Formats: sequence, C-alpha cells, structure tokens
Amino acid sequence: MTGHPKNIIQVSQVSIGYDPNEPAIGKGIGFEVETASFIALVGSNGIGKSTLLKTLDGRIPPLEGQISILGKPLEDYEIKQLAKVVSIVGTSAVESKNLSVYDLVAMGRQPHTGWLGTLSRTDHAHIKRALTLTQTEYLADRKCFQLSDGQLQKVMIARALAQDTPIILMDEPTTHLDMYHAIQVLKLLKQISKSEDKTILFSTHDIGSAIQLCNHMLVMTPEKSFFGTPCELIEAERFDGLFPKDSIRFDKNTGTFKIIE
Ligand SMILES: Nc1ncnc2c1ncn2[C@@H]1O[C@H](COP(=O)(O)OP(=O)(O)OP(=O)(O)O)[C@@H](O)[C@H]1O
Repeated sequence: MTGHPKNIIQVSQVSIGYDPNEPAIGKGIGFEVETASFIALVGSNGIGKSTLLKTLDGRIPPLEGQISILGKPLEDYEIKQLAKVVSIVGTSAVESKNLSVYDLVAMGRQPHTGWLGTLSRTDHAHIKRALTLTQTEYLADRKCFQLSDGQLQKVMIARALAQDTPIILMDEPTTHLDMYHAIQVLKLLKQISKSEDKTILFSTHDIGSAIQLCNHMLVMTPEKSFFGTPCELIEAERFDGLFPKDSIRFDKNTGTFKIIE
C-alpha cells in the first residue's frame, strides 16, 4: 500500500487554454484517477492533449475548474513540492545530450537534492533502481547522443522514476518508436505502474494499443471529453467521434480503426 488517497488526481469542470481572452481549447473536462492507474489521453492533432498535461503539471493554470493532486488543490503546491509528486516526460529533446545516461537519470533527483546538492546514498539507490526497472543499466556510462530513440525514451522514463513521484505524466512516449519498441515501452510503463504503484497518464496517437493496455482513457473531441475504461468507451461509441469519417471508421467489434477505401 502507498498511503496515497484512492483518487490521486481529481479534475472537475476544467477548461484549458493559454489565453483567458481566447476561446478555451478544451472545456468541461472531468475525471478522477485512482492510484496505480495507467491512463491514455487520445484525440486528434491539436485537440489539447499536451495542453491538458501542461495544465495537470502546473505549467499553465486551468482557465476554469478545479484540479486536485493527492487531495490538495494544484494551485496550493509550490513548484518544488509539486516536483516531488508529479514528474514529466516531455517530447522535447534532452537538454544536454552530452550528459551520460547515469547523470541524466540523476537529474531526476533534483527536487530531492536541490540544484547544487550532492547525491546521497539514497539518491544513488533511486538512480540504480530506475535504471534496473527500465533495463538500461548497460547504458549507464554512454552519452545520451549515442542512444537510439527507443533507448533514449527508456532513459527519460528512468529519469522520471528516479524522481520518485507517485504521478508520472508523459507526452507521447512512443513517438519515433517502431511498433515493437512502442509496445515494449507501453508494456514496461504498465508493469511499472502496477509494481511501483505509479499513476501514469500519457498522451498517444496509438489508440489501438491504449485500448488493449490501459485501465482508463480520456477521449478528447472538440465538443467534449469522455473518460472511462476502454470497454465502456467502445460500448458508448466514443471513438467514433474522434475523426472525420471520410477516411477511417472505428470498428466496435475489433476495437480498431478501419480504412475506408
Ligand atoms: N504555447 C502555446 N501558446 C498558445 N497556443 C498553443 C501553445 N501550444 C499549443 N497551442 C495551441 O493549442 C492547441 C492544442 O495544442 P496541443 O499541443 O495541446 O494539442 P495536442 O492534442 O497535444 O496535439 P498533437 O497531437 O498534434 O501533439 C493547438 O491549437 C495549438 O496550436
């Protein structure tokens, strides 16, 4: 048991966007996430998946509504305090590809050590465990620029694990990966969410894999967002409204998209 409340993230009637004077990008978003869930955010390009992740990690404030993390309003967290609760794996390139893998993963310990803090035995133990969990120990001494996209993605996950937060948010963790390595990363994340009691929310365009692997999904459409288990969402035909119907349609029986010739 983690001691974390059952509903680790609560989002209520949230509108997201960058400018309060412009129409919101997404409105009326609401869901509750249980500890150790593995959750996908899906929706078409530009629908607001990254914007929602940035809102959940406190980078931009919600335009309306409430977000609570571990039962506490998001706006009541100080930056450093939030970094002990929520870690982020973004899409942007690693800041310094010249770092060794070990040093990059060690950066995950910053909320615990401070920028100039030296690493304690506990910090090193967290780094080593993160490398073990992501099966990247063998890369520890390599420079990040020497890694393949798949290896780098696992190392970025290791950095988030070293940060030791109950919640990990990930923006498109499988971009640039082939089908096999994308599934490997998603299976690894799902396994980590269970074994380490991590709540993992990630955005993805790989809806088929998310349907097969996730506990819950948030389906974002221009009108509304829908939260549920993959089965509930299929039954309620929520995937049908994701894209214009001229080129693909969702097949309820197989849970996959079919091309319309
Ligand atoms: N920093 C920003 N300032 C203002 N508008 C932005 C900013 N970043 C993104 N947007 C706009 O917000 C909208 C949602 O973008 P967002 O990146 O959240 O979508 P997404 O669902 O993650 O898309 P994709 O699947 O293409 O990555 C888009 O119209 C985008 O142009």
